[in-house]
Amino acid sequence: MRGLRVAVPKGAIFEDALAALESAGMPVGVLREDGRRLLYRAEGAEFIMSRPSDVPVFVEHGAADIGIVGKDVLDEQQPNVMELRDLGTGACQMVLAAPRENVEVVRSAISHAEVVRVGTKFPNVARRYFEGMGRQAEVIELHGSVELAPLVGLAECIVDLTATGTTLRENDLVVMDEISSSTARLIANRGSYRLRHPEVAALVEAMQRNGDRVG
Ligand SMILES: Nc1ncnc2c1ncn2[C@@H]1O[C@H](COP(=O)(O)OP(=O)(O)OP(=O)(O)O)[C@@H](O)[C@H]1O
Ligand SMILES: O=P(O)(O)OC[C@H]1O[C@H](OP(=O)(O)OP(=O)(O)O)[C@H](O)[C@@H]1O
Repeated sequence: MRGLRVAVPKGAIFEDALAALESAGMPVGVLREDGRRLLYRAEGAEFIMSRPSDVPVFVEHGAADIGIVGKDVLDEQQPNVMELRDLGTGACQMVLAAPRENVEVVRSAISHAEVVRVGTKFPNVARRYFEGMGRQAEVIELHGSVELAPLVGLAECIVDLTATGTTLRENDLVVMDEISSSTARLIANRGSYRLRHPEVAALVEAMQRNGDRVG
């Protein structure tokens, strides 16, 4: 039987994901090599390098047994996977934000139940947030640089992630509301969790024992 196949997110949480896997004794060294390989086979494990938002897709379909992904992505996609562990890393907040000079206009539009345009990479989260307030939004889906939307008249506000606050600040946007918090999570395919339980459980236990990080 092949080793567990792990979906590793490229990008912001890549290094923390490697540290968590390494803390559980997984041979992730090969992933630190430069290059364009996307599938690595190591002793007792396989790794796929995935776009962060595709990690739940690989895991839900069983193309990967486990994966690491931000809670924000799980909130958006609500995939049918097991969430095994909060790794505590990759902390960020999902917020409603708007240009400093438009905050009151946007607030007033929302309170008067006017339809506001919201730019976001998280259309389901944004829709649920507005519905939760009994309000409607026209959700405009983007795939990056979401902060641009209200600066160029594509939307009045955004629903996006913030961590240090630098991107909001440098684009003169301010937080109007905090929607949720996110950290990286270890997820598993439901079938793999059952059929390969000893391996998956040992991995989770090792992460727990070693505090998700090496050193
Ligand atoms: N500035 C940040 N600081 C800390 N964690 C972040 C930050 N931005 C995003 N994250 C976390 O890291 C995850 C991956 O973010 P990243 O920016 O690497 O993905 P992405 O390139 O937007 O992904 P995709 O292209 O698949 O949508 C996010 O889902 C979130 O959980
Ligand atoms: O508060 P900060 O520390 O500035 O981080 C927040 C930024 O990080 C993420 O963007 P990312 O780097 O993924 O770029 P993107 O615009 O392509 O999504 C997020 O979408 C914000 O734009």
